[in-house]
Amino acid sequence: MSQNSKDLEQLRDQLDDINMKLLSLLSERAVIAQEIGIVKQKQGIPKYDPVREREMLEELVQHNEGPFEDSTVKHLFKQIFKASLDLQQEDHKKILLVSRKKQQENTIVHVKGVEIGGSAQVMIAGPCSVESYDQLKTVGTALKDAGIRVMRGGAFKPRTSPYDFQGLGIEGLKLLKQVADELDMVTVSEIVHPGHIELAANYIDIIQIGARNMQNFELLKAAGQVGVPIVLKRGLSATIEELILAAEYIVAGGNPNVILIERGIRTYEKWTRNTLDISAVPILKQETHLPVLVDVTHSTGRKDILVPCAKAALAAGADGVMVEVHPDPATALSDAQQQLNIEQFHDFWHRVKSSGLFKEQ
Ligand SMILES: O=C(O)C(=O)C[C@]1(C(=O)O)C=C[C@@H](O)C=C1
Repeated sequence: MSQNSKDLEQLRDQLDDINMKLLSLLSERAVIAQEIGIVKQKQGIPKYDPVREREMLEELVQHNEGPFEDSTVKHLFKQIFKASLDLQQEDHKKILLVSRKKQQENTIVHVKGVEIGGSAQVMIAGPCSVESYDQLKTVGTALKDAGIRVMRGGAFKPRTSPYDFQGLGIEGLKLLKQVADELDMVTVSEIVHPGHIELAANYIDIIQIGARNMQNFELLKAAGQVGVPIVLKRGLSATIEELILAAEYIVAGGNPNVILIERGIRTYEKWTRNTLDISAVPILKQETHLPVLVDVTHSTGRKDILVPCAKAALAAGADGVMVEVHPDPATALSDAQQQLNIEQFHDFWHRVKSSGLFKEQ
């Protein structure tokens, strides 16, 4: 072995030693940063502290004797601060009740013999709005005959325009209960006011918190205190993290039965009403233990692509699909354009089932 390569080896050995020392010091530092993170969490202080970071950088630069440039020292330590911050936030994420890290196994919501989030998938169908007993009974009977037990129907309708049909309110919930009792079905309906949550639990089996109310924190807190499952729709412009944190409000409030729904987000695309974010499905399944559904009607706003979108949702791991069905969509008081009539629904349901992607109860 030449003298040169011997030197190289020795020098590399020295670096290996230093690497180990640096690693040990970095790990020691990381543990302290984690402890700081816990203290900050308890005191409600933001994790990121740019002032503290600047002070540390100034001190380091003052003591820098080279050969690294000040800018290089700053850059290296900024990376360390960033990694520490990530660790603090990661620790916080770990303690989310809805997180997969907190609970490995899937949450399965049981309602009147229907399982949501279990080994089978669920189809939820029904009109956008509850309009009359006859309308509900007609749809309910068709769904029941098709083997579907979960029916949706809006009674409180948060509409963009104050002049649009606002729903039948409590009267609509009563109609849902009447038809559900007659047909032995499970009902889903949206509630928009925290004061209505408890009352709604007397009439419907699953309370929906709609996209426009996903971050209505008082509503989420009220939903946490009721013994009825909640389906929580992703907000129009909500990130996946915001949806997860909204669900956390409900679970932290004491209600573990939360179902998430991807219903499309607002983008620049105009050929669909919203953009179906199919990637949200596997991400939500990975990050949380909650059931995840896809509302194909609201995400697309068009009837001609419901089958491929439902298939995509199921293939991506969704626990079910939600779709709007009305006996006579042309006369519907809301969403007339996008609801399927019963014949179209049968065709949709047949094509989804025969794709082999839908695992039945
Ligand atoms: O000193 C703190 O407050 C910390 O949270 C520790 C620490 C660091 O790693 O030094 C991490 C993140 C903050 O932005 C500032 C500093």
